[in-house]
Amino acid sequence: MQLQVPAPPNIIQGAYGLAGIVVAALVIVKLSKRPNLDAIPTVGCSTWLGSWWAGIKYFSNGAEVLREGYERHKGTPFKVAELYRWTVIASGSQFVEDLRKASDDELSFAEAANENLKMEYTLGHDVHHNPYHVAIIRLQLTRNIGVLCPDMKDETVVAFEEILDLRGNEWKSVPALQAVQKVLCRTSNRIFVGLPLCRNSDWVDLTVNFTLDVVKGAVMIGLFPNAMAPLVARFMTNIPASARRGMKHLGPIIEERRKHLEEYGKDWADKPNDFLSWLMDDPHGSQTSVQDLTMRILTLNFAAIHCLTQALYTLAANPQYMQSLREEVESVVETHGWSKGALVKMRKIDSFLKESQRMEGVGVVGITRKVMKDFTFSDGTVLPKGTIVTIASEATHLDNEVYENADIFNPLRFANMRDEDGEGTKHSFASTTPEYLLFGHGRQACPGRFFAANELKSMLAWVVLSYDVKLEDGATRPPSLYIGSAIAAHPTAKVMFRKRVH
Ligand code: HEM
Repeated sequence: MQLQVPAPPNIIQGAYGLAGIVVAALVIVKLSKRPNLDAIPTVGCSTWLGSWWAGIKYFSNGAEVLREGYERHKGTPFKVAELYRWTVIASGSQFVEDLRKASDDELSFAEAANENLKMEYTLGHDVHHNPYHVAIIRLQLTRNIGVLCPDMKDETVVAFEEILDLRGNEWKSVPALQAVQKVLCRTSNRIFVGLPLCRNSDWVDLTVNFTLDVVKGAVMIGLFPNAMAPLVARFMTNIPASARRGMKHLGPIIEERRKHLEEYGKDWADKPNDFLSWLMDDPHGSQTSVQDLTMRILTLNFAAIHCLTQALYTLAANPQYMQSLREEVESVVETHGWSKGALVKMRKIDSFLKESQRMEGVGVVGITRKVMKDFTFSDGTVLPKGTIVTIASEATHLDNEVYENADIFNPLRFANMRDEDGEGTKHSFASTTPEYLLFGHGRQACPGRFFAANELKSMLAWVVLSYDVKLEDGATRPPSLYIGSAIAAHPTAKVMFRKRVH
C-alpha cells in the first residue's frame, strides 16, 4: 500500500500563486499582441483590462453583445472583445460584398479557421495546409448525391427505427439531440465510409463527439503560447485518443481497399462508392497515411447535427404545420419516388428547414476571415493585418428591414419568395445571398451545403411521413444555447414520437 503524504500548505499556496502568475503572464502576452483597432467603435468596454471582462461576457453570450452592436452601429463596422483578441463585426450587403470579393492574400478563411479551431494541431498540419478533401466534397460528393440518395434514405429509415424503438402506436419521449445526432451520423457515414462501419456504435459515438473534442481542444490550446501548441494538443486534449480510436476502425478497411487497388487497379468489382474511396483515389490520398485519411473523414463529420434538431423542435412545438408538409411529401413521392429530383420538388420541406435556420442557425456570425495584409473596406474603414473580421449573420437574419416580420417563424417564407421571384433556386435551402448566411456566401461558401441540404430534407421528409411528433405536455419550444458565437440546439430537451396514426 502506498502512503499519501499531504503537501505542506505553503507549497500548495506557492503552486497556486505560480499558476496564477503564469496565467496572468499568458493573458498579458496575448492581449499585448492585438492589432490596433482604436479607430473602430467598440461595443462593451474598450479599456485594456475592461476589454478582457467584455471578452468573458462575449464568451458567455456573444449573441446579446452582437445584437446591441448591430442596433447601435448598423451599417458601420464595430468591434467586440473576445477572450484574447478583438473581432471586427460588419453587416449589410456592401460589407458582405467586400469580403466576398477579397482575395485569399487579403482575407483568409483558412487562417481564420486555424485561429479559431487551431486546425494545425487539432485536425492536423496536412488537413489545414493541403485541404484536397474540399475539392472532393465540391465535385464527387455533390455529383453523387443523386446516385447515393437511396442509400441515404435507407440508412435514415433503419436508424430512426432502431434508435426510436417505438412499440405499437404509443407515444414515446425521446431526447431529441441525441437521437438526431445518431441518425444523422449514421446517414452521413453511410456516404462517407459505407456499411457496416456507419452502424458501428463506437464509430458513431466517436464521430458524434469529435466536434466537441476539436472545439474543447482548440480552447485549451488557445490558453497557451503558440510555441507550446504541439505539446498541449498531444498531452492535454482528447484529440490523439480520438484519432487512434478512428484509426482502429478505419485502418483495416483502408488496408483492405489498398490491397484491392494494387491487385485490380482503380475499378475493381464491388468497389464501394463512398467518400473514403474518393479520397483514396485522389493522387494525394493514395500516398498518404491511415492517420491522415482518418482525420479527413472525421473532419467531414463536423457540421449539420444541430440543424435538424432545431427544425424538429419547431415542428414538435407547432404540430399544425405537419399536415401541409405531409401532403407535399406524399404527392411528390407518389410521382417522383424517393430521389434527388423528388427532394428538389419538396419546396415546403426546403423552406421549413431554411426558415428554422434563419431564426436559429449554427452561429451568430458568418464569413469569418483573418486579415493577411492591411485591408480597406469600401466605406474607408481600415483593418490592420492580423485582425479577425466577420459578419453579424444572426442579427441580419432577424432584421425586420431584411425579412418582413423577422421575429415570426413563417414556414412558407422562402417557398413564397421562390414563387414570387420565379427564379427557381435563388431562395432554396442550399442557396446563399448577402442576406442569408447560414452557409457563408461567395467563393468559399460551404462546399458541403448541397449534400447537407439534401440529407436534411430527406430526413425531415421521412419524419413527417412516418411519425407524429409533439412536445411533452405543457412544454414550450426548447430554447437554444448561446456560447460565444455558437448557437446550439437545446442539448437535453425531449420530443415525443409515435408511429404515424393518420
Ligand atoms: C447544415 C449543415 C452545414 C452548415 C450550416 C455549414 C456551414 C458552413 C459554413 C458557414 C462554412 C464557412 C463558409 C465561409 O466562411 O465562407 C462552412 C465551410 C465548410 N464546410 Fe460546411 N456546413 C454544413 C455542412 C457541411 C457538410 C455536410 C460538409 C462536408 C460534407 C461541410 C464541409 C465544409 C468544409 C470542408 C468547409 C471549409 C471550406 C473551405 O475550406 O473552403 N459542411 N460550412
